[in-house]
Order: sequence, then C-alpha cells, then structure tokens
Amino acid sequence: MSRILSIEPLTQDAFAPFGTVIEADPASMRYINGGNTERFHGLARADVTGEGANVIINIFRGQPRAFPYSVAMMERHPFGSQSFSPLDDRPWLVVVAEDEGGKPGAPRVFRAQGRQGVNYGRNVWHHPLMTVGAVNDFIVVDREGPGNNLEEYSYEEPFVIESAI
Ligand SMILES: NC(=O)N[C@@H](O)C(=O)O
Ligand code: NI
Repeated sequence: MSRILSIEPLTQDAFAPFGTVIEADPASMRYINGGNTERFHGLARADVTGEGANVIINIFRGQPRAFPYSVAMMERHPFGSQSFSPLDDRPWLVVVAEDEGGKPGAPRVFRAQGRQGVNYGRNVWHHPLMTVGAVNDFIVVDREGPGNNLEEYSYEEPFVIESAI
C-alpha cells in the first residue's frame, strides 16, 4: 500500500526544525547604497565544519521531476549546510525528514514559491533537488572539503507524492 504524502505551504515556522526559509523578509530589510538598494540581511548562515572546509557557491540546473513521484531515498550532509535559491520564479518542492535514530522518519513535503529558497541545516535529512514543471536553475551554497559529506538512506517502502499541484 503506497504511503501518499501531503504537501504543506513553506513557512518559516513549519520549516524551523529543518533549517531556514530564504525569502525577502521585510523584518530583515535595511536600505543601503544611499537608498538605492534594499538589503535583506542575514537570512541564513552557511555552516561548514572540518579542517580545510570551504563554503562554495554553485548553480544546480534541475530537470523537472515526473509525478506521481516516489520518494524512495533521503540524504544528508554531516559536515555542512546546503541552501537552494531558485533563479526562475517558479514553485518547487522541498522534502525533508526528522532524524529518528540515525535514519529519516516519514518525509514532509513543502511547496516553495518561486521566490522562496531554503537552507538545510547541517546533517538534516532531505531529498535531492525537486524541480517542478520545467528546468530551473538554483544558486546552491554548500561545502567543499575533506571527508564524505553525503550520507544516503533508502526507505524499505517508498512514499509517494501524487502531484506537485
Ligand atoms: N549531491 C548534491 O550535490 N546534491 C544534493 O546534495 C541535493 O540536495 O540536491
Ligand atoms: Ni543535498
């Protein structure tokens, strides 16, 4: 029997156990450059650990996922946070899970709007990038450095996202 996942709207409070939502929060805004520019300051912080580790900035070009989609695996990065900010204003999906004794629990699926990004906290279970509807580029800030920064886990029985809508 497939385990169907529901989709929640992405909000700062709902996502708090997993990291932070990166969005133009008016509370963080300060004018700079003589008033020409609005700086939405300190929305998230990159967290990298280990001798010789660096924060790097990447572009991930995600192909759209096909639905119904089976969430059969999750991953996490023990030595660094990882943020995704879409360059195209198009909704996408964020799939995360609480840790349960070193394994991911049931996934939670959040619908991110096109101007919302996320910063997964270090060692937070998440599904790889889930682009919806069309190819989308994302600015990704994560870690480069020594050690294996990718831990993967496969569920005994997959969960299913029936539709991204
Ligand atoms: N492996 C990789 O660089 N991508 C994943 O970490 C991901 O979260 O998409
Ligand atoms: Ni990742």
